[in-house]
Amino acid sequence: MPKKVCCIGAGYVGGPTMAVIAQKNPDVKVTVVDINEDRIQGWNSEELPVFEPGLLEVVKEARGRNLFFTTAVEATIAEADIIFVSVNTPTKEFGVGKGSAANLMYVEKCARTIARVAQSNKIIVEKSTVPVRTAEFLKQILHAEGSKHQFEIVSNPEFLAEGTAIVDLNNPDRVLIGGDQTSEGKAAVASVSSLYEAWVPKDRILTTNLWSSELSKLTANAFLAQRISSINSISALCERTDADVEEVGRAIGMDSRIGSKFLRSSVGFGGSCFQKDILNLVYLCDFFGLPEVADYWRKVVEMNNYQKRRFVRRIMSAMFNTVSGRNLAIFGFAFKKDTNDTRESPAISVCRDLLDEQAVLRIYDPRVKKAQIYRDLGLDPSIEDPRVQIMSDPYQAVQACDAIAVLTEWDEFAELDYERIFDAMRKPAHIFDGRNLLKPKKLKKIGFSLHSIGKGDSATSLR
Ligand SMILES: NC(=O)C1=CN([C@@H]2O[C@H](COP(=O)(O)OP(=O)(O)OC[C@H]3O[C@@H](n4cnc5c(N)ncnc54)[C@H](O)[C@@H]3O)[C@@H](O)[C@H]2O)C=CC1
Ligand SMILES: O=C(O)[C@H]1O[C@H](OP(=O)(O)OP(=O)(O)OC[C@H]2O[C@@H](n3ccc(=O)[nH]c3=O)[C@H](O)[C@@H]2O)[C@H](O)[C@@H](O)[C@@H]1O
Repeated sequence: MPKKVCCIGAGYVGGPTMAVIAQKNPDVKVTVVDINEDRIQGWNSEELPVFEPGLLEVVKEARGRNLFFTTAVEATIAEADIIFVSVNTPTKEFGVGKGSAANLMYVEKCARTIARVAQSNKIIVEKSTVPVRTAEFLKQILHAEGSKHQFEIVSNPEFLAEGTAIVDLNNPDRVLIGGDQTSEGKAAVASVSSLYEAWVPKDRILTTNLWSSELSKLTANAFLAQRISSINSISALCERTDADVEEVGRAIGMDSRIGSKFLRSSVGFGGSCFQKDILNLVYLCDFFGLPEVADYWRKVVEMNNYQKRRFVRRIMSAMFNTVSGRNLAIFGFAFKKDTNDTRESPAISVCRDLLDEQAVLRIYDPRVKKAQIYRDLGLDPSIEDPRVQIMSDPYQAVQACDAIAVLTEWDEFAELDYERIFDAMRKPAHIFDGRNLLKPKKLKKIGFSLHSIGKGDSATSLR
């Protein structure tokens, strides 16, 4: 069993994943390193940089015992047996592959640092989501640095979802570990596997070759996102025909070949990975000379963009194409509930489009900070913008509003006193439920004009 683990990158994946590995392996010293001092300070405090239900308890149990967070990147790498690379791999914003390829500069930097400071053989684990064949690229980089030590590369993609990270880590559907089919490669895979065997049943630890493992991660995200785009495409047809997308989703989901999960129609999927990983897949298909395959997957992202634009168009048309100067309450800014993460949140593009229409936005999210919302909307957080008011209370947000747009499915939005909200709003009082969270019958009875995703405006079924 390896005694020292280092994880480079204390983000949404590195932090929670290593906290659970440390909790379950008290004999292994796990150190998470990052160049971002604020993040490391956060991980060493009571207010973790990542909001995730149950995470603080896990961190508190292991922190200082066998879990450490530090900016001492090189020293930690030097002493580790296994090094997880869990840095960001965003979409490239320049040069070849701009707008679709993954930017591997952070991963490459890690590899060069490892090769430079290593004083013993290392197992390097790709925890970041990377394009298929990245291990080959890493081997070249490591070799080019001329180290006298051996490096074994293992692919161990992460499948946790934000908001449920601890549940997902505690009880994963599978842990995927890919490695070289040599005896050294197999030993490295076994070593990484031993960390998970502390709590994951062996039959859920799947080992494959390196390339299958790398490609499975992109494929899993592409399939998940494809389901959402598929049901969202049907939601548009439901709105024209008075079919109800929730009823359709339930009907098709009961077919065990289709399955019931990931069929919730919404204002669009967000998060740091679905779009970037599909675009990466699209780039790879083009790169490997498969333009038809690239086009097929590109449509999943295009459908998502269409869904976000369509939501704003529906607001505009219900409000007679004029929201200029009118107050709109925005309920939720995070890309999903139970996270403070706003990366690629559909709320960003919806709010930007509404601002283009000169609406005044009164935004409430229980976990996202004002500065983050301002930055996401391209505003300077130090200058108050009267068009974007960040509220600390949903009842305050709706005062004198013409409409509410529900953009994140926070549980608390379903529990609010909508009679009180109705009284505080201007009439006609619209609600655009981008998550199908609210109860149509009840709201319509109060007097709201309710517009749900994938339901004609007269539909009240299911609840
Ligand atoms: N966010 C998620 O739910 C999931 C993300 N992933 C993948 O995991 C990877 C990481 O994602 P997140 O944790 O969300 O990213 P993140 O942006 O939250 O964290 C990455 C961290 O790496 C640090 N970093 C970058 N270069 C560094 C270097 N050279 N030395 C030390 N630290 C460095 C950054 O400062 C940052 O704190 C990505 O490839 C992502 O696609 C995979 C599964 C789930
Ligand atoms: O690679 C990653 O980053 C991760 O991406 C997703 O996890 P995450 O983005 O955190 O959250 P999801 O629960 O997948 O939700 C993504 C988006 O899809 C939306 N969604 C999800 C499900 C659904 O039925 N409908 C729907 O609109 C969510 O609201 C959210 O905006 C995958 O679920 C994880 O397995 C994967 O590890």
